[in-house]
Amino acid sequence: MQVSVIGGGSIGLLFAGYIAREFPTTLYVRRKEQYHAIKEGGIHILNHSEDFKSYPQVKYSDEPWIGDLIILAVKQPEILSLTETLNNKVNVNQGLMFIQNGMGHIDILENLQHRHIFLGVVEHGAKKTSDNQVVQNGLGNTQVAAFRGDMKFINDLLLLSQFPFKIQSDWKSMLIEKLIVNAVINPLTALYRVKNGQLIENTFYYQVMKQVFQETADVLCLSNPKNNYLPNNIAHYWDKVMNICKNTSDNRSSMLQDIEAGRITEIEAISGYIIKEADRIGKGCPLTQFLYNSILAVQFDYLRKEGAND
Ligand SMILES: NC(=O)C1=CN([C@@H]2O[C@H](COP(=O)(O)OP(=O)(O)OC[C@H]3O[C@@H](n4cnc5c(N)ncnc54)[C@H](OP(=O)(O)O)[C@@H]3O)[C@@H](O)[C@H]2O)C=CC1
Ligand SMILES: CC(C)(CO)C(=O)C(=O)O
Repeated sequence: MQVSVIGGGSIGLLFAGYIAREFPTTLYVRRKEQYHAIKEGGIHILNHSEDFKSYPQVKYSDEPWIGDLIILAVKQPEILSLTETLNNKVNVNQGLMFIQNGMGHIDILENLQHRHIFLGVVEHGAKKTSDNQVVQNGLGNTQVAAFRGDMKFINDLLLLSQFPFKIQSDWKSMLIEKLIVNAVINPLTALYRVKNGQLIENTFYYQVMKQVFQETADVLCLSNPKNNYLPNNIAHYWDKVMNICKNTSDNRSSMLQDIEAGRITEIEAISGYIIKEADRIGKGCPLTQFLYNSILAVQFDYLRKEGAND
């Protein structure tokens, strides 16, 4: 299997670095400095038990996207502008995999012509520390489900024992399970500027975390047997939040990394989705609304400063 990864951020470097150890892999980047850093030094991955270099091919993202499977590792706001590029640039028989947090990318999938589209949920914690180095702060799995097409298409990925992919049968349940994790962990860590594990270690953060979880679970009607999510059991989702928080305790969430780097966050695809869902069913969600406005306020300040400096 030949794999291409689009975007050399924290997750793109992690995926390209691991997959290139087993399969021919190409990483597509858009900056000259990053292109040269990877071409000359490969990708350096560090975690608690390993420290290795990996050498995928590197290309500029305006070159043709080759490979059996294209993994889109850009952020959700960029995904929205990629529909046309994907339809023009990627053959309908090449597979696509989207690994974004939240639900913001789902709407564009119906407009794609590709026969094999997969959704991934990344449970690793990763932080890019230079253009060709990434620190893996949490070891997890990548859950993957078919949005359209045949799961057999990505069978080879299941052979990656050091970087596990786990097959799920229902993409919506899978994304909802991750959505609740991100709706709780990401805005809280970004606002308090703490690592994921601190939400559990500090009893006051823990209380807040539990309240945000309860509100989110209520909006998503997670305990309602009439919805199609599996399983309809609140404790299952709380355990999931706790486990990911523990497994990635040393990680700064992707939203905290965005806030610290002055980038647009994925708040719209995460808390924004919960707010829209609450509106749709006529429920309030004041805590999520507070977190949403707070993250937008911080983001607004640095984007305005950046605009003034241009
Ligand atoms: N980090 C984490 O721990 C986790 C992240 N995720 C999800 O993974 C996704 C990626 O997150 P993350 O890796 O942290 O994000 P980053 O911001 O670290 O990386 C995004 C990368 O995309 C690149 N990019 C943007 N547009 C293009 C383009 N047109 N062509 C080529 N490259 C492009 C950026 O390049 P440039 O550097 O040049 O700006 C950047 O390197 C997100 O949707 C997030 O929700 C999920 C779980 C954990
Ligand atoms: C898994 C987790 C919570 C890791 O930090 C994540 O999805 C993120 O940071 O966006």
